[in-house]
Amino acid sequence: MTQERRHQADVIVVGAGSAGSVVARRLADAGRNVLVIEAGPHRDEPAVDDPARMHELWDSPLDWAFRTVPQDSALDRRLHLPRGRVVGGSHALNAMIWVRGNPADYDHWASLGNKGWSWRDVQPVFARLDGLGGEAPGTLDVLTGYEPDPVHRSIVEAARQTGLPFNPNYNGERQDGVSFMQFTIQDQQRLTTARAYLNPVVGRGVTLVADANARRLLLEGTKCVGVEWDRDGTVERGYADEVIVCAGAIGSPVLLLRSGIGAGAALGGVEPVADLPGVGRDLQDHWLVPVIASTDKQPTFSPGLPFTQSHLFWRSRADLEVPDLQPLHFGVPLYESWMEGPPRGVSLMAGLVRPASHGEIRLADDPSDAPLIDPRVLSHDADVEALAAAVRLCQEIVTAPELGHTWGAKELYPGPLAKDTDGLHAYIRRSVVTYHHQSGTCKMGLDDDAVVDPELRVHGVEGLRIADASVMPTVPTGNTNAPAIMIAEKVADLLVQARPAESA
Ligand SMILES: Cc1cc2nc3c(=O)[nH]c(=O)nc-3n(C[C@H](O)[C@H](O)[C@H](O)COP(=O)(O)OP(=O)(O)OC[C@H]3O[C@@H](n4cnc5c(N)ncnc54)[C@H](O)[C@@H]3O)c2cc1C
Repeated sequence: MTQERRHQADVIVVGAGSAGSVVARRLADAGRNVLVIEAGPHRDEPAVDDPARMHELWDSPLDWAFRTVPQDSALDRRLHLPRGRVVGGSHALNAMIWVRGNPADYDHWASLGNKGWSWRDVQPVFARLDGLGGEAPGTLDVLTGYEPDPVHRSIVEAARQTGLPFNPNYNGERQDGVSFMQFTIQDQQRLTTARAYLNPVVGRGVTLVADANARRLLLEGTKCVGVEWDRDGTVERGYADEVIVCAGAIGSPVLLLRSGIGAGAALGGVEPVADLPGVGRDLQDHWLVPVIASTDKQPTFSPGLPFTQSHLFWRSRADLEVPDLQPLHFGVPLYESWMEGPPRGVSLMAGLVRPASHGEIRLADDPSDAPLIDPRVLSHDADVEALAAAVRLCQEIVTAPELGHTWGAKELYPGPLAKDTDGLHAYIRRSVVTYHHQSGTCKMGLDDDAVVDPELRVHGVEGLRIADASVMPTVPTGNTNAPAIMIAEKVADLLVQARPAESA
């Protein structure tokens, strides 16, 4: 038998991940009474804190561990899409790399009618939150200027030997070139927005309800009045003037669809409330293909740093205006399940960050089952071509003199599998994996597929906004954590401007 408990707040935030933690903090600072609903637990986890233990968290209880539907263009493989299910969200199990994106990304968003989202508009928001290049520190400490481990110094030197320029700051004027990464790490520990923003206000303006899985939004006609969730087998409800959904690029569209907001046909029998065909459509992601070399020396790693410390931005074709490739480099071999090799080595993950292939998320026949996630990876031949250029570039780097002389690097994969173009394309389809940057499933805009307007209000539904990676109209050129956090800062600004602090 279910009992019902009711909660009341000014604002309910669904999801205490990268974005939700920021929204909750900013609203609490403005004097609002905020209720945060998070499906995962709120507890200390040594594997979360330690930047070198990220891979242990995948397929753990802190991972939603989504799987795609079989991917036609990738040998029918079902790809693992890890997502954080814990206070901290995906920031609690990500690689902590801090990338603002390319100014052209945001100017493109603005050109689609999204007033207030050009680079000129968002650059000060980034500066406020990360403090990079400014005089005041940001709310999030971003680690720069650390001593990279020797294997990463060699990878960067090898990249330079292939002709790539060294870029000391890819978050500065230009992204292009090979760089040491900037990280959200503080005192050798992962720094999530939950830690930096949310934890200090829990119990002081914010009520955090953890282990609470939001089942649906509560709607009266087309007005959102609250949220219903499960906790320990009990159904609870919260009511508020406004609900901000920050459940991420998979969780947010799924919650809307389960609440009857979406295209009628996608609702799997759920009573329709608002006909918004874009919910779950336009799923975008970035993609990686491994280039692995064995080494004859064991790389050593400093405590408090991850195994990846360097990456590069480059172009698959000289005529591109913006980089479309972002390989990232690990000082360990990351073998796929069908590969074998020695335990010592390096992986250069050839990365595509401006994909042409887009997919979608739908409800299963039973809407409470895991959603059907179809990114349609490599469905566009242009993505295979671009990844082929990225693999060739990474092969040049692992065979450059520095890695050979200093580490005895010998290419293992793709190695002979990519001796010609057909072989390389087959290798890409066999080994492509996510770069973890799902976005675009509740996109911001004014067209028929847009789900939220430029103030992140859901079209046609009152009292409901979305603020997370799902609203990105196009996936940025680079990792998506910083952009998701910037989006959260922007929505908080909008909400606070609309109703200034009661205490002011
Ligand atoms: C393995 C991995 C590595 C990555 N590496 C990097 C990196 O190094 N740098 C980078 O910039 N980006 C990286 N990313 C991407 C980045 O972490 C995400 O883009 C970012 O965290 C998205 O933030 P978000 O707020 O949209 O979603 P999330 O941070 O995922 O937050 C969503 C929250 O909502 C909760 N939730 C979902 N559904 C419900 C529900 N029904 N009820 C209650 N709560 C719910 C989730 O549990 C979660 O806590 C990585 C991601 C992963 C998974």
